[in-house]
Amino acid sequence: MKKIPVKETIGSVLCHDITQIIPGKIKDRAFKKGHIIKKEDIPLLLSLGKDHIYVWEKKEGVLHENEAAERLRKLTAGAGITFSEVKEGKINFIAEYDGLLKINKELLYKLNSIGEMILVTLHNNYPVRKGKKVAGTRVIPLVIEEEKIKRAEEIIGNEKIVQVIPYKQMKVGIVTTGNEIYYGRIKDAFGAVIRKKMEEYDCEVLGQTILPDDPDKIRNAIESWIEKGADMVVCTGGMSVDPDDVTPTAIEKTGGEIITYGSPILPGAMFLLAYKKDIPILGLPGCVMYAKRTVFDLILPRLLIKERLKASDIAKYGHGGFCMECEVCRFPDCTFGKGV
Ligand SMILES: Nc1nc2c(c(=O)[nH]1)N[C@H]1C(S)=C(S)[C@@H](COP(=O)(O)OP(=O)(O)OC[C@H]3O[C@@H](n4cnc5c(N)ncnc54)[C@H](O)[C@@H]3O)O[C@H]1N2
Ligand code: MOO
Repeated sequence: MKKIPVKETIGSVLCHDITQIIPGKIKDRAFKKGHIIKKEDIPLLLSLGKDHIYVWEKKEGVLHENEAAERLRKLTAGAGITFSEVKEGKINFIAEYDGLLKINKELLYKLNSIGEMILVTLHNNYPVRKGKKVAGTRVIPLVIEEEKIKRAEEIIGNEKIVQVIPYKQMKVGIVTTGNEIYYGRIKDAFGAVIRKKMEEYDCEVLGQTILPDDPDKIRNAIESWIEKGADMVVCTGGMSVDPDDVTPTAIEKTGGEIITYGSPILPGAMFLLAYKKDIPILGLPGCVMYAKRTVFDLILPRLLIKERLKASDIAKYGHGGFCMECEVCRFPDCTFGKGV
């Protein structure tokens, strides 16, 4: 690459794109990398403030920004990602389908510590829709030593940093508990909320059992949904500390492995997660019925990609697990649950 006065560039090959910006009107590429400069281009180049131009001299061991960006794309993007065209050393990563965004945060940090190249992402565990821009990579200088890209390739190896995992369309059984609902003192309001949230993910609700606060009946109902083919059982009510709150006891009685009772998420403190073999059994606290977004919205997409959650996965939610309760909810485009 060498710098020459614009008037002497006729016939030379541009080594980078040149952008024209007219505030409020245009931000676009006026000249493309690789363009051979013609006499009639000179006035526009001068009007864009280019008195001198870098023209391309290909050198061994040095990569143009676009070539380097392509290498980074191949290195870091995993399943479920499509791409924008490479432009000015930059490529956007776009979700190919609805799914859960997974970011390898450790490798992301290592890559960005090398210098002269960046990969920037949305948060790990972001539920994304098809077409959502999820990340961007860019090479900072116009040309970069190939050695730096090779270093990135060594560090990352065959791991990927950004991927979108598709949801499994699960069958769900609901067990709603509470004497007040069972005996018709009040009308059930929980079932409709769960159905709506399951619909967001194209899951099928097999049915809903409404029961009094009786641990044996609740346990039987959970087991019965599993026998009928449920991939997940969702229990509502009786999750707190009153004498009539027996749902956690009932879930324990199924012999399932209790991962957590309690979560550092507000709303959602009284949440319970257990697994019977690989079938998640959830105990949802009352807040899921009335709050716009809760623990359920954070955990459900992870269960729908068949992630086996551990107590430590839940414990990490403390950082960022505090809902701002905005008047107009924009979840998932907010900070709720993004600290993990
Ligand atoms: N001493 C403490 N009390 C409570 C705590 C606590 O930590 N210490 N946590 C609070 C939190 S946080 C929540 S959330 C609730 C959890 O409530 P439960 O899941 O046990 O819900 P219930 O007690 O069964 O009911 C609460 C409320 O909601 C009505 N309800 C329940 N299910 C339905 C339904 N299917 N349809 C309509 N309405 C329903 C119920 O009648 C009650 O009014 O605990 C706090 N307490
Ligand atoms: O579990 Mo409560 O739901 O924190 O609101």
